[in-house]
Amino acid sequence: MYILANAQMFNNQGELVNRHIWIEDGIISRITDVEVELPEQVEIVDAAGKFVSPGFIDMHVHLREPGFEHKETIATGTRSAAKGGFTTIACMPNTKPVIDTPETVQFIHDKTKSEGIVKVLPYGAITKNELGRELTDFEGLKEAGVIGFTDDGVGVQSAQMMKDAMARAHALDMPVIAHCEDDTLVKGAAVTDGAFARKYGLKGIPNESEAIHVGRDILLSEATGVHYHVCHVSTEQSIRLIRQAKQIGIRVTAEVCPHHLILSDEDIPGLDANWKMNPPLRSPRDVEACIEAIEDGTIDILVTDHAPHSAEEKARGMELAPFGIVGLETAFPLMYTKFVSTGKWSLELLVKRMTADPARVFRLNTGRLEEGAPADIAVIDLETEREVNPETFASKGRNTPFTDWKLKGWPVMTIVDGRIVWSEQV
Ligand SMILES: NC(=O)N[C@@H](CC(=O)O)C(=O)O
Ligand SMILES: [Zn+2]
Ligand SMILES: [Zn+2]
Repeated sequence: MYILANAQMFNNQGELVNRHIWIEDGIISRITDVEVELPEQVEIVDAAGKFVSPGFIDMHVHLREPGFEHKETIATGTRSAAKGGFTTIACMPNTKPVIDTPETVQFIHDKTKSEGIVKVLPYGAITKNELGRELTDFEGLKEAGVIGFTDDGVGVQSAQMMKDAMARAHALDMPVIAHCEDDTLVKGAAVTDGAFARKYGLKGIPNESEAIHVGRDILLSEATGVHYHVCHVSTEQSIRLIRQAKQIGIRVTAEVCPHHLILSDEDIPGLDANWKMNPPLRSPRDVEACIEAIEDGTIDILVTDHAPHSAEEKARGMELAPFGIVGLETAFPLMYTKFVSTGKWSLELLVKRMTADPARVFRLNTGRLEEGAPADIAVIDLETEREVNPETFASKGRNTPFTDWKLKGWPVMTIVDGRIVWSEQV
């Protein structure tokens, strides 16, 4: 048992208050006023001057294990998460083998137990090997402990396949999580159809390639009743469809990444693959629509889509390099610096979209600082400004467009089930 003392935290009324947080057997056992004198025997971890948040939750992470250990492992990916203040992450099944059998789910659980330092929730694939041909064993995967079904990395091209998947997921009371991309509209493009593509004479991925799937899947969700969650939303058209679907009571939720809220294709400095991800950076208009959507709750949660690749792979150039950027270690500082310290958002809104909202959407028993809740906690220094230096990342991935950005809001300590799994000093 110990006390995280003098924590600046939000109470249930949304006010920033100073409290002592008592942690016992992995649980927040008491939250007391700082006026109350501390007992002498008990260990004190002083959080004075720091903001204390529920540990962040990232529902979209690529841990790359099994099969792509040169990009990331459960050991390095969970350390990267802890360094970013994340205490729970959900991992995508586009590994080798794909997470499409109970055995591979068990492998993730075992590895997390032996080498991981934060909570890892695996998704199972919708189709075998993510090939879009045959559904996986949803019952078996659920039994093994997946939290939902997704073929992230590729879109499910067949509407019938998606409808069957949704019907089966619904029968099991499980969500379907979709990477929305129509392959007949994107073939071979690396960037969005827009200013950057025109300047460099590149083919472009049009907004419709995402929004067509969003529209289709909303209709299929309405028909089947399933909880449908849209991955990494990037276009104003998708947002329009999601907003309308929510208004008429269809069970749709959605996520957005920091890079789609902060960067547009006009910011891409040149043919540098650290600016290449899927979906691609869109127009400033799309960025504005994404910002508005997460402000008004049309988009429910913030995720990183942490997608590490090796330097060698990223050096192949804009057209040949794989899609994806890392995100776990910069997400909160980026969002805090760009949206909260500028006065555009309240700190409460940002924290909610990274904690209570993902917990609500995916029914997780975490994401809140309350007596009786698991002690999953992030301690944050909101004052110190530091530059992003990929060489210091715990992730194996260095692929970020945010190198040298000056940011505030760096995590200094991360606690999972009461255990201090990472702190700046160690
Ligand atoms: N987002 C990406 O650019 N890449 C992801 C795949 C995905 O999330 O669709 C990856 O696995 O590398
Ligand atoms: Zn995806
Ligand atoms: Zn992804």
